Amino acid sequence: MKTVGFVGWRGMVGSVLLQRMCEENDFALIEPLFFSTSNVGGAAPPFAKNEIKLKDAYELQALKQCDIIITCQGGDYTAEIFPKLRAAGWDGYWIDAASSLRMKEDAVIILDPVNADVIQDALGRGIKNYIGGNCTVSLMLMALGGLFHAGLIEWVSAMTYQAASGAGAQNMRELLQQMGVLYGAANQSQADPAAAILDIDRSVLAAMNSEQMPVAQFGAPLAGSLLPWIDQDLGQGVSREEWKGAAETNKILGKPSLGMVGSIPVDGICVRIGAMRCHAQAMTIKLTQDVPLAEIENILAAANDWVQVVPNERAASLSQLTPAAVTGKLSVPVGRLRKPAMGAQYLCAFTVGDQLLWGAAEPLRRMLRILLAAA
Ligand SMILES: NC(=O)C1=CN([C@@H]2O[C@H](COP(=O)(O)OP(=O)(O)OC[C@H]3O[C@@H](n4cnc5c(N)ncnc54)[C@H](OP(=O)(O)O)[C@@H]3O)[C@@H](O)[C@H]2O)C=CC1
Ligand SMILES: N[C@@H](CC(=O)OP(=O)(O)O)C(=O)O
Repeated sequence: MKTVGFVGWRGMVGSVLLQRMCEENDFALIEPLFFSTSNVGGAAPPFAKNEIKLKDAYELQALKQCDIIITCQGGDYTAEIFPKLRAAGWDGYWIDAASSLRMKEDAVIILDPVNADVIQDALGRGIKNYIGGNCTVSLMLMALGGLFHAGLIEWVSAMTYQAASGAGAQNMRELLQQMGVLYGAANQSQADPAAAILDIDRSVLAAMNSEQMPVAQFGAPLAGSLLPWIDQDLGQGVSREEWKGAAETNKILGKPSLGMVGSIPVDGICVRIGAMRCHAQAMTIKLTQDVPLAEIENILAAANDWVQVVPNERAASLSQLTPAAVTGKLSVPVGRLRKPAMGAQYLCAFTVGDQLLWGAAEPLRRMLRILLAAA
């Protein structure tokens, strides 16, 4: 039985990973070792078998016992430990949720319903580093995989609506606190049905821009507002989240880097909105040819077991294509499909997905299964 080390299992992504592994009975197939950066010697979670104490996530000797390491601890941890572990001669498989290693030549971005061929090819070449993709990119590819594989996409403009969870657990808490402050400001007048809505709005706006509003995590009010910048400023007006669109999509699909022949441009504006854990994207796609809408729907629906084509109707869109409907589910609905005014070679689409499932944890546990099946 393979020894599998878990680092970062207590965090938000790690907790979803363990929950999914439990649901799929993955622990029956492995000998787990649980690591910690803060509570060495403490009790491991109930899935532990022979080793029931937490090991030191910074101790190379302990990590070297593992055939496979899965980390959701974050990029700083990866940057510190991964090179040391490899330099110390560890030859195991490294599965990681953080972005640090994604674009390295000896790493593959994993999303097996979309790029099983790329993963199998890498395994055959002896590649040992398998990294989960950016949540927005992974969810876009889960939704549009069929069109990419059919060679029907010339370019994609993806305008995103990203949930607070993508920024971390503390940000989810802060969003709720911000909502509470706004509700508090509106509450007194709300109780009075005769209160003028503009007075209520004025109170809410004053609270939003006051010192009462907690903004330590986001740096600005998100509740009742939005944030049109995610991640670092790469210069030339591009955010790092936007840069990942093309960089990661092409790598996941096994295509050349953006700008080279055969690559696919993916670009747009990435925006944080006040959803909890579902990212959504409104996409305009230039097709390589005019394909009838019914055929496009069939191609999308047949691509994998999780994509769900939602009829482009008001009732279906409002009941099936929202964070409220999709949170906690593995399904990735795609809808609002229509040919826009730009012409028959273009396509509009809207997709929603739980960014902690396919956007983070699920590709990692499925990679573990792929490694176990190959062993
Ligand atoms: N958030 C997201 O949506 C996505 C995140 N990722 C990547 O995954 C990595 C981890 O992200 P995320 O799970 O959000 O990080 P978290 O901050 O939730 O967890 C990271 C680590 O922080 C430590 N920690 C400290 N205090 C607490 C606490 N109160 N509760 C739980 N853990 C605590 C834990 O380490 P210890 O047990 O050792 O103390 C934990 O493993 C990052 O690299 C991120 O880029 C990738 C895709 C999406
Ligand atoms: N940056 C994403 C979360 C994510 O997946 O990030 P990364 O690409 O660093 O794993 C967000 O904020 O919504």
